[in-house]
Amino acid sequence: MTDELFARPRAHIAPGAVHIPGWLDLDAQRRLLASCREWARPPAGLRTVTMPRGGQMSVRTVCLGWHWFPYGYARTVVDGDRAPVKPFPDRLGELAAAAVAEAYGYPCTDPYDTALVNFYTAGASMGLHRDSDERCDAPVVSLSLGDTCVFRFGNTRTRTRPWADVELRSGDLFVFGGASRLAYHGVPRTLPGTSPMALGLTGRLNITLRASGLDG
Ligand SMILES: O=C(O)CCC(=O)C(=O)O
Ligand SMILES: [Fe+2]
Repeated sequence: MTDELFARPRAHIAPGAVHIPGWLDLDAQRRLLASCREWARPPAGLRTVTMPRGGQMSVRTVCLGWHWFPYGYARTVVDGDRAPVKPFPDRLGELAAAAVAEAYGYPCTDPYDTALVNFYTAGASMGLHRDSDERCDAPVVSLSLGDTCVFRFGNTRTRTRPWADVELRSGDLFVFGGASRLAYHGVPRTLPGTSPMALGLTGRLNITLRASGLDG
């Protein structure tokens, strides 16, 4: 747990959507951050995603296991330097399994095989969207490092209300599966300067772990 004055309780945000504050201790956060810095290096490193209509995402991204592009998965950076995507480390698969067990109280048997690492500098945001490019309904596991953000968790039908705004801080875990697997969600803003001093990260990193359901 991080050193909070008041412990933040775990919360069920919607059916199948669970927020577990302070799941990663500082050591685990540091190790993940060090790995993210390695993964961000070229080839197949951190990149800016261009959307089909030409707009650029303000968040920069690096993928492991499978390369996500709008809207699909590939084994190479088809919308970038065309390099093979970096492998998905076993350790992230173990982390995903532990996260699902923590959130739901039972294990998930689907093999996690892809990670999306999102890097938010001050002013970056992510619009409401659904994670719908996977062919597997295993829960999405989301880990946050650095600056706090407002994570907007909506409903499965529309991009409009009802939604819940949840503060995700460094070390927090958020899992969404079951009835919430295809809920709209996004990050309207981060709170620059809120990253824990001891972590040594300016900005916010989000690591999203998924089971793609794709072969080979
Ligand atoms: O940064 C976050 O917390 C959310 C990221 C996300 O929704 C995604 O990568 O699909
Ligand atoms: Fe998402």
